[in-house]
Amino acid sequence: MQGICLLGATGSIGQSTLDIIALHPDKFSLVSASANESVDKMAEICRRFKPKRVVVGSRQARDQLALKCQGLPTSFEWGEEALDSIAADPDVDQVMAAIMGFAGLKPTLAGIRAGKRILLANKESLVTAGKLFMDEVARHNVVLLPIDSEHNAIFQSLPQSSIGAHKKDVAKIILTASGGPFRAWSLEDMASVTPEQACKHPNWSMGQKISIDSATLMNKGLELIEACWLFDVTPNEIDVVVHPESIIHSMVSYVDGSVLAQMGNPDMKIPIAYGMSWPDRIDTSVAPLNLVDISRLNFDAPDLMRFPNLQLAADAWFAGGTAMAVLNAANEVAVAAFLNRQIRFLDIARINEQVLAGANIVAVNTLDDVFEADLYARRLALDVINRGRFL
Ligand SMILES: NC(=O)C1=CN([C@@H]2O[C@H](COP(=O)(O)OP(=O)(O)OC[C@H]3O[C@@H](n4cnc5c(N)ncnc54)[C@H](OP(=O)(O)O)[C@@H]3O)[C@@H](O)[C@H]2O)C=CC1
Ligand SMILES: CC(=O)[C@@H](O)[C@H](O)COP(=O)(O)O
Ligand SMILES: [Mn+2]
Repeated sequence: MQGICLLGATGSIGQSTLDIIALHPDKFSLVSASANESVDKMAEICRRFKPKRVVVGSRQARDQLALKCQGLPTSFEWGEEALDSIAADPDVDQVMAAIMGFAGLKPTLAGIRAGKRILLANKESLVTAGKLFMDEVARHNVVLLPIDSEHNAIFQSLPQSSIGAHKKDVAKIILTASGGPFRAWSLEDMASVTPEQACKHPNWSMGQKISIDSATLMNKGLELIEACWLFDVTPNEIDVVVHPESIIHSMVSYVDGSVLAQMGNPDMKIPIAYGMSWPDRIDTSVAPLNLVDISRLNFDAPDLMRFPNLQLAADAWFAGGTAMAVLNAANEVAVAAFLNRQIRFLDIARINEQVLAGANIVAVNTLDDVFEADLYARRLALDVINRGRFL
């Protein structure tokens, strides 16, 4: 029996992870779980899975939750230290890192330092902390399994033990992108899209932030950097290919001309179950792929003119140091502002560009450098937004 700590239990990845736990009660048990403020959803999870410990974002949320869950065998805690503590709990074998955004970095590192198997959905933590994150994984000899569908596909298509290690017979990684809801839209039409339109991903059902990232192609930019850190490559060794059907989740091209791909219906239960059961495979209840029904798979080059975020991510990688943390922070602020209707859709990339161009980029020697860069870039992004400097 594998004990699971589910960070971000009330989110989209959280729900799919709970589905896999419920499908295999003989293999997995929910030891601990976290949410930020979704008290009602978390109360339902507690009633159904009876975890040992639950952490939420505030004292008030903790008190509300405890009241709703009287009589359950769960202890209710709140705050950052408690979050780190559930990831390191001795009853936990695997940590599903599924908090949204940079907030996921600290508890994921706590899980790594406690030697847990890390199931990494939270790409922002690896994008921002990069080498330091991978060094901690190596130092603690931790099994790190990518849950992001593309990286899970690449992992499945690479030779064994490829995390953090370059393989000499690999020619290219081919990272697929759906293109998002505005794949074929003109810049003029994209100028006035609403958050509701931007959150409507053509193939995947996901949280708001990653859905907006998919629509601006920032998600692919973050995934480009994520792949560089995971598989020890640079953006020059990765081709991004637009594949609107999201059936091929990514590919690896080998020096002999062979290309290996991982395919499946677009459902996160597949990579999640793969991570939880690796090196075995288990049932996910996802419908098998029917290629005759699908009939055609399409591929195209990304349009960097309409979707500049992808180029910004590559630029940040080559700039190195705190550039990736700066870009990520700017993007988190800009996406939140778009969701709050303070800025327009195309402003997201403009703000990201302004912040990256205007920020002082320094070397990353310690984690404090990453946290400082994050804070600094958030302030810069807010300043850019408040002064309308991106217009
Ligand atoms: N959804 C998907 O299919 C995929 C997601 N990912 C990645 O997985 C991560 C989660 O995505 P997704 O499930 O879509 O996101 P959701 O927005 O659906 O869920 C986010 C979860 O994180 C919690 N959370 C949000 N902010 C904070 C915070 N500041 N502190 C602590 N907890 C917080 C939320 O709690 P609350 O409900 O209380 O707000 C919720 O449990 C992201 O990094 C995303 O990029 C990667 C690949 C695919
Ligand atoms: C499910 C998943 O992994 C998402 O990151 C998904 O890939 C988003 O799709 P696009 O960013 O390709 O639109
Ligand atoms: Mn992805």
